[in-house]
Amino acid sequence: MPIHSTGARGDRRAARRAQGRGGRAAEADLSVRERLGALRNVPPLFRLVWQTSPPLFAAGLVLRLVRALVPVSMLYVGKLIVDEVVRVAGAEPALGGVAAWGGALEPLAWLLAAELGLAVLSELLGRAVALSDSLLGDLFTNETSVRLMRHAAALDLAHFEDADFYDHLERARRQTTGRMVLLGQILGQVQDSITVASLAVGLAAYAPGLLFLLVVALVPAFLGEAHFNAQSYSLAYSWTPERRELDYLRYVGASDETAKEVKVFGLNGYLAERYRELADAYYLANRTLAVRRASWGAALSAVGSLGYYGAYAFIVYRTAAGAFSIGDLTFLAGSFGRMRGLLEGMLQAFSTVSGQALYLADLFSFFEIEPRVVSAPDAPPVPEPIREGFTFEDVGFRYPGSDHWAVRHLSFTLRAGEALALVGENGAGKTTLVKLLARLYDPDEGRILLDGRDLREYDLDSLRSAVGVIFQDFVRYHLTASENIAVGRIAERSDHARIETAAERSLADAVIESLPGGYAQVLGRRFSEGTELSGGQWQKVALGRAYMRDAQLLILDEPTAALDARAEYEVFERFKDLTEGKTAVLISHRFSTVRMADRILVLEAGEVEEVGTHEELLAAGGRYAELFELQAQGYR
Ligand SMILES: Nc1ncnc2c1ncn2[C@@H]1O[C@H](COP(=O)(O)OP(=O)(O)OP(=O)(O)O)[C@@H](O)[C@H]1O
Repeated sequence: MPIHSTGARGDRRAARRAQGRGGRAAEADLSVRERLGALRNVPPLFRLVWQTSPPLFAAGLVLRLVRALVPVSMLYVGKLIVDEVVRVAGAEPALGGVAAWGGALEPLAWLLAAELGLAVLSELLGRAVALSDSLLGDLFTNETSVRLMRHAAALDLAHFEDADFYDHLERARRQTTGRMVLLGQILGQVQDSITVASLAVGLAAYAPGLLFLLVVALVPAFLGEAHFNAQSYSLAYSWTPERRELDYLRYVGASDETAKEVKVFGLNGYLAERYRELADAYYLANRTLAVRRASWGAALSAVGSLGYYGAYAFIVYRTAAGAFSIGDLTFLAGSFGRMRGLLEGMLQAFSTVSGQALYLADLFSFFEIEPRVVSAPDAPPVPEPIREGFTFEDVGFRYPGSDHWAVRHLSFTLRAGEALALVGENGAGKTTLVKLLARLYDPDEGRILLDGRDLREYDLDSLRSAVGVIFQDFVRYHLTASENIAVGRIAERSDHARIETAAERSLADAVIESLPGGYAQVLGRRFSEGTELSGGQWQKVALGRAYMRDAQLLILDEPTAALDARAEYEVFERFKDLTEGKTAVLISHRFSTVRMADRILVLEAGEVEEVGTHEELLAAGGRYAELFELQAQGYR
């Protein structure tokens, strides 16, 4: 049964787009001046491409310049050929006989050879330009993608939790490919304008007024193109969220990570239908614009043709009246024909370029997004060893865009060298507290001190290096087992002894040794040589990252949730080792884990409710005692 959601969701989407048109898309509904203003994005593009490969860029430019002069040369040689043919055909062959006749043909042979030479040269230059463009295009795509990844990585976690940011990232990502087409068009423009100038010099000598006529006749087509380019941009812009949703649906519908659940819940039909519904709506919006564009384009270019044929008729009549030679007629007709094609192409390309330059703004403005969580200039490194620990002073934090405090009025000290467990119900704020400790976010209220100094005053890289967090939703890298542990401290990825020791401590060694490829075994199912692990096996591997990291502050968010009872017991046998001389934070819902900690902090709705040792909290008979009792009952 098809599942349609044209009801509430469809309405919401329509409302969003309408709002988009009134708001964001209105930004995209630009005046000609603003559109031309977008051309300021072109020089930075040139700079980027030049930086990608100066030799290839220069080669493309020089080849185009040479190629630009070929058409006028060919037309001129063509005119000489016709004039020569007319002259030779009109000459009396009688006196000199065959030899003289042959001699008379010699200049013609040279001219023909020159024409052929030019044709071959043009072809060769064309291919060389295409080759240098395509090589440069590939390099440019690689280079920009790497830059995009680097920049995205430097941004705040908050950015990644914001849908508008994803829309922006998506638009920027789409700009990493295909921008060379734009560059090719711009360089093609340069080439064409040189050709046009060279033809114009020739034509101006014969009929300057006609040149003017040609240019004027093409203006309506140009304006039409410019208008529709802006409309296309508006459309693409206002549909970014839906296009992202399409990509997402395609991913959910066919990916190794979702296949299992999609199958057992029979979601395929639902996902495909939802995809189709959205894709059809986008198609329809695009089609309407494409049809309008094609109809207007046809009408407006007819005006251009009118101008051209007016000029052509004029030349034909002037030749018939004896003002031009037959050779002149060939040259002029050829030049006008060529000129018309070139001008039309140039005007269109110009409007495409200015249209494309709008898209470029998406790429450049993405690079302009600045992270907010940054190091102060000349920030000192984190002390080593940490002496006092971390002190939360009335810390409050709201996730961006949320008016609900995830944590508030948090005041406590995480003492250097202690293992502190965080306990609390779902949504109590445990993970948020950890994110603040690792400076993935900065508090909105209060401050966090490290050895008496605000965390924000320390060098960020040094802080991140001093902190190791294994999140509950740790990443299952579809890389080798060895790399999966090495990500804990990627700079040490070649230190196999360190990786093996880490694996041994987290109990991942037995898992890895049983794999066909051992440490070199690719994990996960995404690649053909990959092997999938069980949830607990993955967790052991992820835990290996904590040992690999060997950080001053170690944070484990639900480190044993997926482990069986024996593995959990063994992990905690070694836990003391792991945290020896270190500060540790442990989040867990299992009280067998929690009681390993030196102290326990109980969070409730983002605030500290109780702090103490296991025994103290049990004796206090508060929430901890209640939760502990609830869990203990389950085992009786
Ligand atoms: N990225 C986010 N954006 C907005 N709100 C969030 C985000 N992450 C968490 N929250 C909200 O912040 C509050 C605290 O969440 P947090 O993840 O810290 O809870 P937790 O104690 O770790 O829960 P759990 O035991 O379920 O892991 C919750 O109300 C949650 O809805």
